Amino acid sequence: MDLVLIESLAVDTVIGVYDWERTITQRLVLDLELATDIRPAAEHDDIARTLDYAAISERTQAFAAAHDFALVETFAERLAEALRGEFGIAWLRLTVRKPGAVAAAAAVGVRIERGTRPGAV
Ligand SMILES: Nc1nc2c(c(=O)[nH]1)N=C([C@H](O)[C@@H](O)CO)CN2
Repeated sequence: MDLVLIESLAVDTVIGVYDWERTITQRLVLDLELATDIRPAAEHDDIARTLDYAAISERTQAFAAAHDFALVETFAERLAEALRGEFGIAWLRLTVRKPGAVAAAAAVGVRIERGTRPGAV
């Protein structure tokens, strides 16, 4: 299985369960692993035959700016659903980190996998 990668993508959004968090924008840091077969794109040297990491990054930042969830779980689930639908992604792994949310931790967050891994039985 081939992967297109987006690592440490910074996005700004309203996120959090506490009252003070509903009035500010905070940064989340995302890692995405997106399953695709890269061979057609490589064979034809054609961006149209692969997952465009620039377009997906831009869409992810726009999604973050447009939403104000309480939980990082909801952010992850809804973003995964949107990206899979819009870009036809068969399988993805998404890590959402919220740096600074727990002072003693470098970051906290969630990791989800959605869809069917190509080649899985
Ligand atoms: N599993 C989760 N735990 C917590 C979340 C969350 O989104 N998922 N959020 C918070 C607060 O918003 C926290 O990030 C504020 O510092 C607490 N726990």
